[in-house]
Amino acid sequence: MLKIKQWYELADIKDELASRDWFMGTSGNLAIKVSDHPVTFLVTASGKDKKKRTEEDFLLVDESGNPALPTYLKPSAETLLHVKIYNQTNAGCSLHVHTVDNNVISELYWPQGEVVFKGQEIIKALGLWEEDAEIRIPIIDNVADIPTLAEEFASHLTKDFGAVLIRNHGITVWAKNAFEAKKHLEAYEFLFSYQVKLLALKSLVLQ
Ligand SMILES: CSCCC(=O)C(=O)COP(=O)(O)O
Ligand SMILES: [Zn+2]
Repeated sequence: MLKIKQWYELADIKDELASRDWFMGTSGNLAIKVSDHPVTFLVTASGKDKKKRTEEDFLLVDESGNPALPTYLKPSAETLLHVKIYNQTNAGCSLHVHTVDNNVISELYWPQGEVVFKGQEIIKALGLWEEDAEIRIPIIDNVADIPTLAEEFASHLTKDFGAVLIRNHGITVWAKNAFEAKKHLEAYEFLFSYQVKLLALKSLVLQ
């Protein structure tokens, strides 16, 4: 397809997340909105090595997640989650990555159905500047049926930015544009990494 500015924006984010090794085993998918009426967005092609930059990394899909232009590329297997985001919020970009830290946190806090962070300076990167600001990230079950997963995911799309952890799978973050979505993803991963290290060190000290 003819490359548009959103293509380059998403490709740059993909390269940056790849440099952090956040696309292990071809996992992860990324999307960026291209138009509102009708909704169209670029999404990563399924099953690709997302560490490589190629001419076939993304395809344009419609509001149902079907290719909007003739292509042999298959949209991400998790396109339906991005479909829900662009149909239910005003987000402009959505990012999904699997990391060891987000998987560990999702498993540890699964019984509570959410993980809550408070008293961390990095929370300001999520746009919360109050001293006692807290951030709650819901955790949903990793059901194999994507339409069912997408329905559960969609019940947490109450704001134009946010994040949902999928148990032992990964995180999906959405925000108004690519810059904000990447910033939020980095802040969440910082919090997860901090918490994993803190709990591990505490368990050593308390032994
Ligand atoms: C190998 S990871 C399993 C599928 C997945 O969870 C994922 O994020 C990548 O799937 P895609 O179809 O977007 O490549
Ligand atoms: Zn995934």
